[in-house]
Amino acid sequence: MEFLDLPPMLSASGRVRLPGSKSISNRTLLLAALAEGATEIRDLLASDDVERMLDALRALGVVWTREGDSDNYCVRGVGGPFPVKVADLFLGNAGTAFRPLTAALALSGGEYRLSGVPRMHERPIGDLIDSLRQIGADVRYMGNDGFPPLHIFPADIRPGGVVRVRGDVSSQFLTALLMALPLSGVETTIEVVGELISKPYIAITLDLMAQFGVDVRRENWERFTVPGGVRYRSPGVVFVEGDASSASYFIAAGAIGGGPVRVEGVGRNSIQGDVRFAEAIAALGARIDMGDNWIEARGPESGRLKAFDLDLNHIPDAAMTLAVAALFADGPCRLRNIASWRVKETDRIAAMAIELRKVGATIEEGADYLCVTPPDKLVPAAIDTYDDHRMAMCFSLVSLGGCRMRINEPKCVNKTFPTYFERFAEIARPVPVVAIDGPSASGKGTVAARVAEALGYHYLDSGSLYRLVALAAMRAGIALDDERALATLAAALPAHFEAERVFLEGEDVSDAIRTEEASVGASKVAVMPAVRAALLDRQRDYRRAPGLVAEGRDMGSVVFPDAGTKVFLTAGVEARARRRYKQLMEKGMAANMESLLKDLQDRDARDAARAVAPLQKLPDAALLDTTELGVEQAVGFVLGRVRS
Ligand SMILES: Nc1ncnc2c1ncn2[C@@H]1O[C@H](COP(=O)(O)OP(=O)(O)OP(=O)(O)O)[C@@H](O)[C@H]1O
Ligand SMILES: Nc1ccn([C@H]2C[C@H](O)[C@@H](COP(=O)(O)O)O2)c(=O)n1
Repeated sequence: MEFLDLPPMLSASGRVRLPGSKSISNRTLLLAALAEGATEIRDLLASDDVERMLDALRALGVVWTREGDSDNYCVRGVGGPFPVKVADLFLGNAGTAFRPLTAALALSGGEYRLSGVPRMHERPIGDLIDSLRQIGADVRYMGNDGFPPLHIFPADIRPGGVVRVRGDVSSQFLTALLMALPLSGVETTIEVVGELISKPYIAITLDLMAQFGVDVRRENWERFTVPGGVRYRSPGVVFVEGDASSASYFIAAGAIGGGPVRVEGVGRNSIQGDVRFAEAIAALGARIDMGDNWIEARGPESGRLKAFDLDLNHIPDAAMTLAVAALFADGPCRLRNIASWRVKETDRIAAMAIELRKVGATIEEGADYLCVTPPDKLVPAAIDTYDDHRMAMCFSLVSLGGCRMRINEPKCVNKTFPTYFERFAEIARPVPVVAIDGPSASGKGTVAARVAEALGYHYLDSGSLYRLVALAAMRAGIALDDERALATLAAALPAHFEAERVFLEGEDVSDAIRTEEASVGASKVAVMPAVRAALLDRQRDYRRAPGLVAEGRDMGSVVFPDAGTKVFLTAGVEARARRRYKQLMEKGMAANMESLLKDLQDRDARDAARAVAPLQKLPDAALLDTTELGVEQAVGFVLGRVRS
């Protein structure tokens, strides 16, 4: 499985230029295709769902061109129903392509097959088909009744009068009918059955249809009359706004991570309902500023978001971002009227509940609501994404709570925002790590502890963990070549640190792990991949705000490869033997120069030669040879690197 590890983040600030709106992109493409004349589309979203629409339009005989590698396209409209009368279309999991194309094709007088990925075949479409059948369309189910794939046949369309459509499952059914009916040329009224959900998405549809010359008469959100004798006409140029749902992640990042984070491409002039996410998060205490084409978010004055109880029916997609923002609230939060989540890319209520529990939240889940009680402390977790782009993007925000996150199958963001994680990395600042690696007795521990003190950072002596495993194994009678048993021991090592003391099962073993026997043992267990793997997350958990200084052999290469400062600290082997001898003498421990020298040489060789995480100077690490240097000089060197 592919995954992406996000480090714990300290804060978020910066600017993000948003990708184009998916809803506007796919609606505009279809309207431009059906219109008379050519339409220049600027800033079209580059994503999987839009690709599916573009591919389908080409297969249906619509000519479009792209300006070089840009996001600007030109669509030559066909001025009515599609000219290609037989086609087999694969539409992936793109609801914004599947539903509107179904309606437009049902009125195009051809024979078409429409299919998608398995999840698309679980997403209901029966209400739309029922409405289309009311005007004579011949649409048949190829699998389960009420669901794609579909087979459309030429039919005797009888438009006019009143068509009824359910509005309480997906507003896309109404959008699909609205956009297709002008093809019939006859005035038709659509009556919505049940309470219409996601009204702002219908507002986008009506706005874009008006741009293409068709003004729909709306009576409340219950009746929509599409005029007769009208045809779509290209407005010439259409500018696609930035995606307001995608903006929600960055607005939330500013609110959780301090900010300011500014998104560019949507603002108070937006036609997208999801801009109202800004209002919702402002109600939680986030400080929001807005211009015509931008929104900026900062954390609340109080430092903590407020608990909320909100009806989120009007912003179903951006509401997912609030479910994750709830982790940072000062009490239990309730997200209401979100039943449509259950028929999206995945059952989002169920998926959210499962994944929020993984990070420590207490969840109550209902048919159309979710209650999130934030945990006292976030728990690092591997988040499953259910082939749902929004799950991946939402959970990246948990890292802003100083908690490392693994996002499984992160490429699902390609559906709407292929560069999401790159943009997120530009605004999120990881908890800084200073990684100091080097051979035994080179002075890493001494230097790292002083650097940590000077910076006010946490300190990790990773070698002590291998020493603890060796000591615990020797005490438990586990052979030092029994990799499985050693890894099991390492995974549940009953050890803890207090100031500079180390405890094993409550006993102070600070000196016991420093004996030459424990040192040799540590060097042997450290060769084993399973032992190293068992200690990996434990080491990463030391990365906490405001920062970490970590020392060992593989801090910069394996444990914290993204460390901002990497130093390889070394000294000649004789100098190191002398230092170790002096150190042991000062502690009143027995030592012999010759055997110390031999031990160091052997351990150097073992550490450097092992297959997993060998001791090595990385190209991105600064080399510091301390053979002729004092401790203060070495500390000064590292601090200089951190501050440079
Ligand atoms: N320039 C120097 N830099 C760091 N330590 C020095 C230096 N000169 C002498 N020392 C001394 O060397 C001794 C060994 O240092 P330390 O225990 O920090 O090494 P280490 O690399 O952490 O060893 P190990 O990996 O075995 O734990 C300490 O007593 C330290 O004071
Ligand atoms: N990141 C690390 C840290 C230590 N080791 C090994 C190397 C040593 O033989 C042993 C004890 O380390 P020390 O206390 O001397 O730093 O543990 C390692 O492989 N990787």
